[in-house]
Amino acid sequence: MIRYKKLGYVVLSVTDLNKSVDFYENIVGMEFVERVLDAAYLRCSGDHHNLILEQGEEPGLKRVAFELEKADQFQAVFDHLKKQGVNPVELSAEECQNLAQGRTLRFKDPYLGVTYEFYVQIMQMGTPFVPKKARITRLLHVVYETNKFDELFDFFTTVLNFNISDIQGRETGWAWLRAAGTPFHHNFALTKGKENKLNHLAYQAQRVDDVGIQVNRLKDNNVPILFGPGKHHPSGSIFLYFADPDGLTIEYSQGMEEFPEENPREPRRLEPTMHTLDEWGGRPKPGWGKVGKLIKEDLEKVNQ
Ligand SMILES: CC(C)c1ccc(C(=O)O)c(O)c1O
Ligand SMILES: [Fe+2]
Repeated sequence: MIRYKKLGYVVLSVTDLNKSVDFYENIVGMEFVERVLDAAYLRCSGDHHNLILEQGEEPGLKRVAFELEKADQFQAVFDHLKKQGVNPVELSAEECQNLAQGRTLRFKDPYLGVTYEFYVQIMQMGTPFVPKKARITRLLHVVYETNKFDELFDFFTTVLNFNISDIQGRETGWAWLRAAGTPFHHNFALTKGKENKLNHLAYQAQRVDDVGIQVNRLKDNNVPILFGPGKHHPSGSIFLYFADPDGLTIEYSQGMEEFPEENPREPRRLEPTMHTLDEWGGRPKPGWGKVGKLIKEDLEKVNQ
């Protein structure tokens, strides 16, 4: 069974790379690491990168990457995915080196065609990540809106070994999932919708103060606040959503429930009301979760 260390990084396509680098450094609070051609690498931990921004035609999500729990698990995970029929491709040593990662594989989910990457041994930087004014401590979760909710739910829970933390509703579906071996309430969530798209990405804020500080920083910099501050019932976190320069929705989340490895609580079936999403009674603005194409990468081009 696949076991994970963490949600490691995502690759976003952005329409103005310089503007987005400035935003993710100075508004989100990440550290710029390096720029290679049309891609910029940023981090919010000791890892070489936790975000890659690529210059593109339209804003969206290109890849979601998880670090496996142990390096010696890599081959067994590769074989498992192959057996499950998802056709993993292992990156060449040169490509792994370019990414500052150890062995790395990619595959697409069979329903939306999004690329996932599983890797081991990402380079640890020589200097610690030093958070900026409002402190973020990690990339926390990725959320999709999808009309393939049931299929993706099954794929993640059976083939990829994600645990269910909570489920909301039936017709209006929400599912919050955590990769086996990781403690946080969710590093991946799904909502039923008409379209298939990115809903949002979330970063963990260290303290409640950091959420409050961020409210003022967003106002001072004319960044649209899309929802919050508020309190999510499922994970118990304090949240704040705002728009990046392309309109992609970014969340600050503080105080999320953590599950123990032994005897975790059962998943709950939560009431499908707005109160479940925000205990403080807030409502999202119309731009919330609206921008973010799921961009299909060509895995044939890998290693060429
Ligand atoms: C409203 C959204 C999708 C939502 C709901 C609940 C949580 C949580 O419990 O942490 C989230 O992170 C969300 O983004
Ligand atoms: Fe979230």
